[in-house]
Amino acid sequence: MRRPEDLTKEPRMNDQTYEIHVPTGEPYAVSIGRGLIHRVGATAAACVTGRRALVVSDGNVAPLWGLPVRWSLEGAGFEVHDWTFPAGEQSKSPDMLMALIHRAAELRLSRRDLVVALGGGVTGDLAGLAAALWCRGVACLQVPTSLLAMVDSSVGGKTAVNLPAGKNLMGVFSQPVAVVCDPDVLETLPEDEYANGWAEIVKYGMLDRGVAEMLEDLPEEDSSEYPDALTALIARCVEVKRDVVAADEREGSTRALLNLGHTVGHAVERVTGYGVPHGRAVGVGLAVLTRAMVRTGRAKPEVLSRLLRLLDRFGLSAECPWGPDALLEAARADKKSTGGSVTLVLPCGWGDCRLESTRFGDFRKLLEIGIPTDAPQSC
Ligand SMILES: NC(=O)c1ccc[n+]([C@@H]2O[C@H](COP(=O)([O-])OP(=O)(O)OC[C@H]3O[C@@H](n4cnc5c(N)ncnc54)[C@H](O)[C@@H]3O)[C@@H](O)[C@H]2O)c1
Ligand SMILES: O=C(O)C(=O)C[C@@H](O)[C@H](O)[C@H](O)COP(=O)(O)O
Ligand SMILES: [Zn+2]
Repeated sequence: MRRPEDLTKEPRMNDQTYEIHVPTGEPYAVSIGRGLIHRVGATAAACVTGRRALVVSDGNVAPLWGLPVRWSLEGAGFEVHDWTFPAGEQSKSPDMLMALIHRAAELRLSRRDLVVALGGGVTGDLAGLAAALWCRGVACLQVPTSLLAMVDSSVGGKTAVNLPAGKNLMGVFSQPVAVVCDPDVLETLPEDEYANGWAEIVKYGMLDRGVAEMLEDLPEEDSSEYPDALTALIARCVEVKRDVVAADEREGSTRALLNLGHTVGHAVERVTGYGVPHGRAVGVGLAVLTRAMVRTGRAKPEVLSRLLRLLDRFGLSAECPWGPDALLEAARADKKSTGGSVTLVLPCGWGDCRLESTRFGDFRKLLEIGIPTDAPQSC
């Protein structure tokens, strides 16, 4: 593994850069390419008229990637300030949100200035929400540093913090002004964290067969051995998300497909006090629901075996040691629960997932059927 100091000294540009246009109400571009971390300043300068930037990152990412981003912003004429918070899901809280808002107030950040979210999904969701609230909205540039944030959370404009009542309950839709994604930054991502990103990529594979095929075609080696294929895969996931978000920006209907695996996943996060991280929990959610679909005859056995192969390959567990009652109780807090029903995303096949409003009683039955008992990895 190359050290982050080496990466800061040696900008490595590559021809394989993807520019993906997201045609939301306020459109923006997602740039994906190796070496782009050194271009954050140029992108920022093109997005805002002010020249002050508040870089938000957690205590792991700031010492690794704060400097190259600062230098790039300063090179583009920005006065750079930063704000660092303790890493982890527990920081996606109203208290941390207020602490960040106070930092913006202390700096008197203006509406012409910029918030830069440099980090994983926690940073993106927290900084995105603070930027949307401060002065009724300042620009937010997303610079994702985890695989999960690159393929999913940095794009689409969902921002939120968690409440004791449930996950992501306080938030707004607010699109970033741009997303700059440099896969070389993953060189410092701890091995264990990749699985969270792979889980969301498997989700995109179930929604889009092209993603599934790219995932299966990846070489067996460590992902650092195939940076260009990984960059292409990130770009493909972003295109799939772009298409879903463009069709239904504020989740009136079909955007809920991106919640595949999430009703159970969020419940798993909740019952474990966020001890199981988001991506891994989504992996469990995918397995539980797909198993239930196969066991009720609504999907072919191959749909599950293909999923289990991928989960296993990318270090994700298909086991669910939590019972239906606990998960059902936690799922009642889900935003997609209304009255006695919850809207589920049902994986009928790869590339064939459907939204279905499901009574809690029927959801409980699906959980009973889908949670493995004696033979966790089998149909
Ligand atoms: N807004 C959305 O559309 C959306 C989509 C998916 C997930 N999410 C949210 O994203 C969060 C999960 O994101 P996550 O998995 O990135 O978690 P995270 O932000 O906590 O990052 C995971 C860990 O990796 C570290 N890290 C990140 N990049 C690094 C790097 N390059 N080098 C070294 N360490 C690095 C972080 O410090 C942290 O410890 C959840 O809160 C989830 O709800 C939001
Ligand atoms: O962007 C979306 O829409 C998603 O659903 C992406 C999910 O991966 C993500 O975890 C999202 O935050 C879940 O949204 P929520 O509305 O269920 O909180
Ligand atoms: Zn997710």
